[in-house]
Amino acid sequence: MQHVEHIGIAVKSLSESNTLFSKLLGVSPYKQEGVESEGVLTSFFQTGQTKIELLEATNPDSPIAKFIEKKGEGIHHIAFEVEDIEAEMARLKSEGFILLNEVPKKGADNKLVCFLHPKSTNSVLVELCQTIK
Ligand SMILES: CC[C@@H](C(=O)O)C(=O)SCCNC(=O)CCNC(=O)[C@H](O)C(C)(C)COP(=O)(O)OP(=O)(O)OC[C@H]1O[C@@H](n2cnc3c(N)ncnc32)[C@H](O)[C@@H]1OP(=O)(O)O
Ligand SMILES: [Co+2]
Repeated sequence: MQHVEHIGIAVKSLSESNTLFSKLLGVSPYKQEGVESEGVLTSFFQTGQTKIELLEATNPDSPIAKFIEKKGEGIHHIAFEVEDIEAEMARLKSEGFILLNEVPKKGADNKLVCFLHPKSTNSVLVELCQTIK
């Protein structure tokens, strides 16, 4: 695994949180993107090598809607950049981690992604992401 690529934060209102995080970080989001398959609308802030990904649910079945209902707004996942996502998925599976998708899927911001179940990672939802070249 390489660096922390982004930290995902579940928010109720993307527009309100965009304003808050723009003040906090001193930069504006560089992009906003919907990912229909995940039921989310995202915005991204660059902070050094790492990004902050704000996530608003776009439907009640979205993982973000369920998370906010149970735990409220806050840190939802940590994403690590990987060079070869399929090799990393195979390595982690062989180490006993539970993959939430067996095939890499298209994420936001030009990435292929895979999630690990929080019950296998000390209750932290982990995302692997590989830049699509
Ligand atoms: C924009 C695309 C992409 C990117 O490119 O960056 C994204 O980041 S998309 C982000 C949203 N997508 C996902 O989160 C996909 C992966 N998540 C899932 O598959 C599910 O959310 C889940 C983790 C399997 C949980 O789903 P489910 O079992 O249906 O929900 P429950 O509410 O019943 O939770 C079960 C259990 O898991 C705990 N949980 C849920 N979410 C998290 C979390 N983010 N961090 C830590 N723990 C989490 C939840 O509290 C339950 O625990 P117990 O109560 O102890 O059973
Ligand atoms: Co993410």
